[in-house]
This record gives sequence, structure tokens and C-alpha cells, in this order.
Amino acid sequence: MKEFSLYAITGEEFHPGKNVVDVMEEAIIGGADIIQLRDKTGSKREVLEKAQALRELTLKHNVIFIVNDHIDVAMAVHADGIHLGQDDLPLTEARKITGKDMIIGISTHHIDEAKAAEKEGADYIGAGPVFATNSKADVTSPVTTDYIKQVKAEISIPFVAIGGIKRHNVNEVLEAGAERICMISEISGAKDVRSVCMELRAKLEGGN
Ligand SMILES: Cc1ncc(COP(=O)(O)OP(=O)(O)O)c(N)n1
Ligand SMILES: Cc1nc(C(=O)O)sc1CCOP(=O)(O)O
Ligand SMILES: [Mg+2]
Repeated sequence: MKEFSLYAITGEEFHPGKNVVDVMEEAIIGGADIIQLRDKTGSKREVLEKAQALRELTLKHNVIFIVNDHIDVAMAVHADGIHLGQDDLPLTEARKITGKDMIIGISTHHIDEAKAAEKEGADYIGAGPVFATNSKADVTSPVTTDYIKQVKAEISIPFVAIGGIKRHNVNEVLEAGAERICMISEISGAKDVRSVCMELRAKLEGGN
């Protein structure tokens, strides 16, 4: 799987009146190198149309495109991957549908889940929610940076820290060993999306 470090997930609720493709293009220009379509309210048709537009955008900029939840949509638009949670189709079942080339990311909130995902062939895992977040309805309580340290020490596949990560606390997450960070609201809700992503990328590359 191509390397990535700044992971933007769509959050249309945070940018009313702005087109999701335009917001994600600003994120990419600012340095986001992986984009995920996450739509909890749209119809299947609406999700497909957004996925088609974001697939075109991510091909134009040569960044990874992931679809959350909707395996069928991901396959229909030839997305690079899917992201599944602990209550979604198990990875082994999803792999039977997608075949070997599809990137499969798995959410994890405990080291046992991380070890299981690694054993079952996940291409990457999400590790979170690091801090409290209002961007996910059924979110578990914060796992804190202690979980990041544990995943760093015990898991060999790529992992991305997620959950309540902002410019003011991202250094804590990096100091805990994360090399990849994922956000919804800090990016999608920003007045200047490109500038926020540039700032985050600078932090990822070692600047403060
Ligand atoms: C990179 C990344 N990590 C975690 C999640 C959460 O996915 P999931 O547990 O399926 O919850 P929803 O996002 O579907 O509410 C993610 N989407 N991306
Ligand atoms: C979608 C999601 N998944 C999480 C997990 O822990 O699996 S936390 C989360 C919400 C991330 O949004 P924000 O960057 O606005 O906090
Ligand atoms: Mg999901």
C-alpha cells in the first residue's frame, strides 16, 4: 500500500454551503495524501455520486481514495480501499467480496482488536478515539495516547490515529509514536482548509 500520513475524512456537516469535492481538493493541495468518503445520511445513490466525484479528484491528484461502510460503492467507483468498523462486515468476509487488491482499513479501540485486524490481513488500522469527539455518534470513550503507544509497540502494520485530533493537541499524538493522523472536523470545518493541512503536514514532517 502506498504510504500516507495526513488522512482527511469528509465531514459535510462541518462546511454547510461548500461542496465536498472543493473542500477535499483544498485538503489535498494543503497536503492530505489520503481521502475517505464518510456519509452517514445520504442515500446509496447520493453516496455513489459523491464517490464518483471524489474518485475523479483523487485520481487527478494521485492520492489514495477510501470509502467508509459502502463496499459496493467502493467497488463501483474503483476506489483504492474501504474502511470498516468493528460492527461492520468482518474483514475476512469483506475480502471475499473485494478481492486482494482493495485496501481494507479497520477501526480499532483496543489492542485485541488491533491484533485481530493485523492477523486477518488488514492493510492499516485506525486507532482511536484518542480524544473526545462529537463527530461519531456511537463512539467509545477516549483511548488516550496510551493506546497509540501500545499499538506502536505491538502492531507491525500501518496505523492512523483518529478522534478529536486538532492542531493544539496533535503534537501529543506524534510524541506518542503516531506517524499518521486522521481528522474530520479540524480539516472539514476549517475556514482555510488548505492552510490547516499545510500546518498539519509541517508538524508531521517534524516542524512545530
Ligand atoms: C481512518 C478511520 N478510522 C476509524 C474510522 C471509524 O470507522 P467506523 O468504526 O466504521 O465508524 P464510522 O466512521 O463508520 O462511524 C474511520 N471511518 N476511518
Ligand atoms: C470517524 C471516527 N472514528 C473514530 C474511531 O475512534 O474509530 S473517532 C471518529 C471521529 C473523528 O472525527 P474528528 O476528527 O472530528 O474528531
Ligand atoms: Mg464505518
